[in-house]
Amino acid sequence: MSELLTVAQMREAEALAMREKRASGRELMERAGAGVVEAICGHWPDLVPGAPHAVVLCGPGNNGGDGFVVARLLAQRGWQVEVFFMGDAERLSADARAMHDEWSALGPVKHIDDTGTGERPDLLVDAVFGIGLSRPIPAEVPAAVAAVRSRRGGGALKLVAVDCPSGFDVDRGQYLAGPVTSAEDLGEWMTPDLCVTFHRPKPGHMLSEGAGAVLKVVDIGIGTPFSTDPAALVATPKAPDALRLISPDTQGTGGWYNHVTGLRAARHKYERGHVLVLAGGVGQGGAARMAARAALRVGAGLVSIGVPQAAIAEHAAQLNAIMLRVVIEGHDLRHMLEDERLRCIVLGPGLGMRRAAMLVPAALSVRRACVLDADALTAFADHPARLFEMLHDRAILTPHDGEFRRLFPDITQAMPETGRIEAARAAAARAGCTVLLKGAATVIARPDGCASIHSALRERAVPWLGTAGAGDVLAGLIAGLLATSEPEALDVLGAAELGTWLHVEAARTFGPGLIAEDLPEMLPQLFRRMGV
Ligand SMILES: NC(=O)C1=CN([C@@H]2O[C@H](COP(=O)(O)OP(=O)(O)OC[C@H]3O[C@@H](n4cnc5c(N)ncnc54)[C@H](OP(=O)(O)O)[C@@H]3O)[C@@H](O)[C@H]2O)[C@H](O)CC1
Ligand SMILES: [K+]
Repeated sequence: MSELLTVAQMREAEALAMREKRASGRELMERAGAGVVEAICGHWPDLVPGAPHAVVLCGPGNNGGDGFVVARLLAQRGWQVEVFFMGDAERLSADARAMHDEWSALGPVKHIDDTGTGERPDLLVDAVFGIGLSRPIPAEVPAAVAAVRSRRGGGALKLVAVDCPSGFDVDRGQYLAGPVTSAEDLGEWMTPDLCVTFHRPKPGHMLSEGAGAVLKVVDIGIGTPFSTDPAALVATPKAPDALRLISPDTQGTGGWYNHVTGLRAARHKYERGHVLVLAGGVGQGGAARMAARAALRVGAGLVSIGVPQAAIAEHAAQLNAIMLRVVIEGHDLRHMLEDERLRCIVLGPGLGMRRAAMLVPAALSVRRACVLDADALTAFADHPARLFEMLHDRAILTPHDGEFRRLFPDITQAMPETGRIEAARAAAARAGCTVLLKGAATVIARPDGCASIHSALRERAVPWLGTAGAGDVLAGLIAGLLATSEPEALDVLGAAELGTWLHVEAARTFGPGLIAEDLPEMLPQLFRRMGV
C-alpha cells in the first residue's frame, strides 16, 4: 500500500496488531530498534568497522524505549554506546522499562543533563520524543544535542531520529517551536541526516525535509508493508479521508499510466480525447501554447487553442499539430462545448483577467473536465464564492500558495494550525471540486477528503522546476490525461496524481538548465523508461 498514516491511524494500526496478537508491544519495540540499527549501519557502512561512538538520548515514552533497544543492539555490534535518559524509569511503560533494564545490564543510564562530558561521539540517536509529542519540547533536549555536538569538536555529528525528530509534528510537517525561539533554530539542531520511521511514513515526513535528509521506512510487522511500487498506488483505494503518497519508483509506472489513460485500447484520436486550451490576447499566447503542447504530448488525441481573432496570426505561426479556434465571447465557448468530443477545457495560463472573468462561467456551464489555473483563479480573488458556486466535481483548481491565499484567505490563515493537507481538504470541500495545492510537497484533495501528496523532496527534489511556465505545463499535462478518459470514467484525482508525478519526473530527467518548454519534450524518453 502506498498510503500515509497520521499519528492517530498509526496508533490504531499498532493497537489492532497487538489486539489480534500479531505482535506484542515489546516485539514491536524490538523490531523498531532493530530497524533503526539496520538503517544506521546501511547508511554509514564505513562507520561500522572502527567501533564508533554513539550517544543515545532516550525520552520518557516508548520512543525512549526504542532508544534503549538501539543502544543495546549497537553495543552488541561492538559500538561504544552512551545512554542519556530524560524521564523517570519508574514511570516508563512496561515495554520501555523492560528495554531500559536490558540496556542497564550492559551499561549505565546517565541523566540527560550530563551529556556534556564523555568521549568524542560519531553519532547521536534522538529517541527522546516520537509520535507521542503533545506539546513543545523542554529546553533540555536542544541543550543536550548542543552539548553532544560540542564534544564532537571538528567534523559533523551524524544525527539519527527515531520515528521523527523530537519536536517535529509528524501530522503537519512542522516543528512545534518551544523553548527554542523558532522552527529554524529547532531545524538547525535537529534536521537529522537519517530519520527511521515505522510501518508507514506519516504526512509530515513527506511534507518537509525537516523530518530528515534521508527517510527510511521500517516494516515492524503490523500489516501490509509500505510500498512505493506503482502497482501499490493503483491498488490503494481512493477512500474518503485516505492519504496517498505519489512518489512511486519510476520502474513499472507504465502500468500506472495505462491504468489512468486506458490509451492501450484507444484506436483513434477522438478516443484519446480533445482538449481545448483558452488563450489570452495578442502577445499573451505563450502560456496557452505550452499547456497545449503538454496536453498533446501526454496523450490527448487532439488539442485546440481558443484565441481572440486578433491573435490568430501569432499562434498560427507557431503551431502545427495543435489547432486554432476563434473564441471571442462566452457564447462562442458555450457553442463549442456542444461538441461533447471536447473532453477537457484549460483556462488560466496567460488568459488575462478580463477573458477569464468572461470565459470561466461559460466553461463551467457544462459539467466537463476543466482545469482552472493562474488567471482563472485570480480573476475571482475578490469574490471567490462566485467561482465556488459555478464549480462542479469534474473541475480541478491548481493554485500555487499565492493563488490559494487569494481564494481561501481564512483557510490559509489557519494553515499553521491545520497543516497543508487539512487546508487543501477544506478548500476542496468548500469549492466542491478537486484542489491541487502546488509546492515541493504538492497536496491534491477531493471534496470527500481523499487526498494525495507528491513529495518532490530529498532525492526527488527538483529546484530547477521553479521556472516560468512550469505551472502552465502542469495544467496541460493534467488536462491531457483527463481528456483520455470517457466522461463517465473520469478520475480527476488519478489524472492529477499522474500529471504531478510526470511533471516532476520530466524535470528530474532533464536536470538543471530546464525551461518550461523542455518539459513536454522529455515525455517520450520518460514513457520509454516507464514502459508505457
Ligand atoms: N507499541 C507501540 O506503541 C510502539 C511505539 N513505538 C515508539 O513509540 C513512540 C510513541 O511512544 P509514546 O510513548 O506514545 O510517545 P513518545 O515516546 O513520543 O513520548 C511521549 C511521552 O513524552 C511525554 N511528552 C510528550 N510531549 C512532551 C513534552 N513536550 N515535554 C515533556 N514530555 C512530553 C508524554 O507525556 P504526557 O505528559 O504528554 O502524557 C509521554 O510520556 C513512537 O514514536 C515509536 O518510537 C515503536 O516504535 C513501535 C511500537
Ligand atoms: K525521536
